[in-house]
Amino acid sequence: MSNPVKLIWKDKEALSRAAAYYFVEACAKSIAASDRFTVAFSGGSTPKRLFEILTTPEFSNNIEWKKVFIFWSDERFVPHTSDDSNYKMSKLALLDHIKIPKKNIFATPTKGEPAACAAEYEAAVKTVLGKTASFDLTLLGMGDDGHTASLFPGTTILTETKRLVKEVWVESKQTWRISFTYTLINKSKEVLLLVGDANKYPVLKKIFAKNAKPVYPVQGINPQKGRIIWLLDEAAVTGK
Ligand SMILES: O=C1O[C@H](COP(=O)(O)O)[C@@H](O)[C@H](O)[C@H]1O
Repeated sequence: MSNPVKLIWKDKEALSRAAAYYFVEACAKSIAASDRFTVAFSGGSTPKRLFEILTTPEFSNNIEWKKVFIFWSDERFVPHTSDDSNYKMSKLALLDHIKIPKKNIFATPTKGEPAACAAEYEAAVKTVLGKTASFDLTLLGMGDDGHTASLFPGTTILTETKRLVKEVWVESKQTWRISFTYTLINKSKEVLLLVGDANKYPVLKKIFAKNAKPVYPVQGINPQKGRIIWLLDEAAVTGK
């Protein structure tokens, strides 16, 4: 990882507010430059609070939602109505509360075969983003095993170089997932990694150590032309 920016916040609430300010800024910058904002959401517990904060007038009134185009950097292979669905979490926390055209929301398909759904989602990414396939902003989290998106340790997707989106069998969870690959994530103009909670400390300690060895999937996030910003809370960096 090349010189990432690391910002440490008191707790998850402060981290989430910082992410919301960052979201508004990135959105305004992209709309000024290209008249739209393409963003990939992540799942997990950390972004939920960010999504809730984005619905408040303080933030929502400063976002031109009709110019925002939303994808998901990973999804569990479950129906969109399942409590495990990253789409459902985002819908309940954010999408149901904002005025965004339905055509701007690109939920990951999860009906049928995982491989066909991944190919369909990759085609949607290419259609909306064009040749560059470069998101304006990619939001990511990190699991306590060092996974990010659904790039889990020991999975075949880690060595995928041609595809932008791929299905992946996650043995540790006994489930299929659909995930952006490194190739797609690392084309992003900005990557925001939101990591809160003490259970992330053992992995963070290792990856930010001097001469850290590349062991965890999250260490492969390295946007070629973009910037990576870690938003961390004190619990994640101290373990307390
Ligand atoms: O399974 C997942 O977990 C990671 C990390 O989530 P968190 O709850 O520890 O913040 C998340 O980034 C990913 O999108 C999700 O599918």
